[in-house]
Amino acid sequence: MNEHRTSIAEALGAFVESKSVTFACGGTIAVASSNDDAADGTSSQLLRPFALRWDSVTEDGELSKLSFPVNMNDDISNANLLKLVKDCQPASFGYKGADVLDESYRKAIKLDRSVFSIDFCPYESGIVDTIAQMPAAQAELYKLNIYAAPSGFFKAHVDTPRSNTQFGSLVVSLPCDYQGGQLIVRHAQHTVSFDWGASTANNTSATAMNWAAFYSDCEHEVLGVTEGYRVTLTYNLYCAAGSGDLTGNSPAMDVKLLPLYAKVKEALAQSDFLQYGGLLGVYCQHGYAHTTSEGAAKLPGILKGSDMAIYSVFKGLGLEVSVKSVLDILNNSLFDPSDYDDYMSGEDNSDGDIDENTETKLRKPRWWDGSYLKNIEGDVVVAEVGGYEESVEEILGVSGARQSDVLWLTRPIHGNVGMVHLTYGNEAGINCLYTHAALIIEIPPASRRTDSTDTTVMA
Ligand SMILES: O=C(O)CCC(=O)C(=O)O
Ligand SMILES: [Fe+2]
Repeated sequence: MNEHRTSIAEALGAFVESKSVTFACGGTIAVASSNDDAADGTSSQLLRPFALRWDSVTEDGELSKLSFPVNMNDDISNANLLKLVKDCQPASFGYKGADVLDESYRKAIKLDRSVFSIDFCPYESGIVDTIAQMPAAQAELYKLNIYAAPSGFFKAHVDTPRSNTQFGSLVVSLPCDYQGGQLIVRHAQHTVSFDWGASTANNTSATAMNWAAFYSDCEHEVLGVTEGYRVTLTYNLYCAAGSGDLTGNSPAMDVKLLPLYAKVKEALAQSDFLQYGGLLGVYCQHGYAHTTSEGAAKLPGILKGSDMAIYSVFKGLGLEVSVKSVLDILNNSLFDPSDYDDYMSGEDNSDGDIDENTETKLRKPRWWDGSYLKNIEGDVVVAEVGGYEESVEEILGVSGARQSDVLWLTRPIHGNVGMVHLTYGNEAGINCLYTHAALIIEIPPASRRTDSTDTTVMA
């Protein structure tokens, strides 16, 4: 086997198996301006404008209110923004268990959640549903922060976890024009930059809600704001008990920002990576009811967490991805693993009637010797309990089973199996075939790989 091909696949596999696939994610949701037609909430594309209200310390008893998006050309809007800035206090950070104020480390101002309210809700806008595809998530408002030009920033740090169930942080940047202030998130040797105010082409800071979420163990920093006010809400993300099947339809998520996107793109650009094309396989991390026809019909829509992220990244790069059921031969009592090599080479001498023409073409998967790839989109065969007797080969034959040469990036996750029940052999018993759900990606030959389709499709 070509060594380079193996090393790229191994690196990609290690990346997929690590949490790095989704150590950070983010997106952009455009917000209607207050004189926009869409401001009445009739457009599903735009978020309606919203307002921040706070206890003013500078003007006793006066109602303090700032509407978003902030219109820098409007005198009232500008005056309200400056009033907000005046009412904020210097933002501290945690250091060795104490709250520390040190402008050489963090230059920002803040409002505690007890003194403001805002009619923006990260649930309503779909952000929490998107994050919930990582683990099930609950977002709790923490602070409002302002990083102001010329020098608002926050040096590299890791957020202090506020409970055992906190798994990450969510930062939402409210629509208010600014430049600089990139949020840089790092995990292992990987870095993602959320650059919402930087270049003109990319400048959504004034008109959109930009957000980023990342795991608690990610180091992150806010680079210096060079112009304007970067107003953010921070939320703590907690694990929540089962949020159930998600639609998988997350318009707020930008797959290009997922760290895996760049890794896969890099691999595809190497002409000696699957030079002649082939199939990549990734075992799903989560369990699905993929062996029942109702369950299978919902895939890939209900993929969860990193499975959905991996699916979306490959789809986003214009590749064909499908969810397949992989028969776990080594864990199935119906197969004697010692027969496996013979079986695969077409020299099977057992009683089953194996179609030699098909089977001799079959080859072993690379990293794991027990897979039998079966199409899940067709019916998964569930033999009648107590019904007629069939051999495994007959049953698999009916479903168009085939063993393909798959380059597996990961190994199956122990326990994440679905079952196909069937009757087998001469006994009137019920046996189970264990299967794993896996993502199978068709990689075209290097000569037909275009740069990238640059779409941001989600399932
Ligand atoms: O505003 C941001 O982008 C991140 C702020 C931050 O890191 C924090 O508040 O801990
Ligand atoms: Fe932070």
